[in-house]
Amino acid sequence: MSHEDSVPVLRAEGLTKRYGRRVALNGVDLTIPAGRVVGLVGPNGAGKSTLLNLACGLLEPTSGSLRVLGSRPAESAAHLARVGFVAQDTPVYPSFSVADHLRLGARLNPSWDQELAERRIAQVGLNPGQKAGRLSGGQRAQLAMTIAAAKRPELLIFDEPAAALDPLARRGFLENLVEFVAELGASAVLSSHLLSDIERVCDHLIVLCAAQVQVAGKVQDLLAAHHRLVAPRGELDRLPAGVEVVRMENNGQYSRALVRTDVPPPSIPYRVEPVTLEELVLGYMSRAFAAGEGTR
Ligand SMILES: Nc1ncnc2c1ncn2[C@@H]1O[C@H](COP(=O)(O)OP(=O)(O)OP(=O)(O)O)[C@@H](O)[C@H]1O
Repeated sequence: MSHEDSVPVLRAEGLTKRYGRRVALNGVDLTIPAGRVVGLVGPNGAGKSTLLNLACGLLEPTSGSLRVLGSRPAESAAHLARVGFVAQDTPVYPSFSVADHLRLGARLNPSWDQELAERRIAQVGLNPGQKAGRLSGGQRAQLAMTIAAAKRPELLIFDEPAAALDPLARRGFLENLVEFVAELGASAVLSSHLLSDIERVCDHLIVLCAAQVQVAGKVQDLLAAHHRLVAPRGELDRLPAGVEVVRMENNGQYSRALVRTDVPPPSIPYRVEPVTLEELVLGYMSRAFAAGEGTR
């Protein structure tokens, strides 16, 4: 069975989460197929942590449904063991040593892989005797990732895993992450503000903004379906059916549009250029902000 036919790692239908009067997620419909490394991007306050915390069972939805690996999140101890989570601040026990963390992991997780944990601790140069409270932010992130992965989960969830790391450490961390996911045969979802990181390691993208998913899909398919059109000002005001304008900018004598066409746009008599992932993400974010302004 291919990953495409397997149970989705996450399926949300009409998923809504409110904190009092604040709506963090508003009727989100989303399916994440198995076998992907998924980048979850969006501005501050978009609802990313809320979505990831719901997926781990740390929060309950206000309404709608959410299935993770086919079950309700954290439905049972067995289900918890299938999901590894690294929270935003990569929490560790400061007075426990690195080795204590591994011992604790082994006690708490039936499928714990001590060989993998020790190999990785050595690989990233962590001293097993070091107290976790004395580790740098980057070392803490590596320890938290090791613990999550040594559970041998089917799904790894990371909330801004590399935020505290310098660019070199971040690169190493993300490379490790991808190797790990491949070694475990797992799926991964990671949120990040750093599009270059997402671009480097993710093959699936979700743009969350204004409490809703703006666009989601395989990175390769999204890049193939989006184009930049450039034409004399006003010429892009009426485009053929099937061409969806995500964002339009009028600049002097020219108009530029970020468009989505699920078929190639051969009949468009304008300059058609490929787009970068950054342009695509910013295009959808700007559209969501403009829509929010319009309803205010
Ligand atoms: N415990 C809480 N109580 C009240 N409001 C909350 C709580 N947690 C989050 N929110 C609000 O819900 C919205 C979504 O927050 P969330 O932390 O999910 O966003 P995010 O995309 O992860 O943001 P960031 O990129 O800044 O981490 C925000 O408006 C936030 O203020």
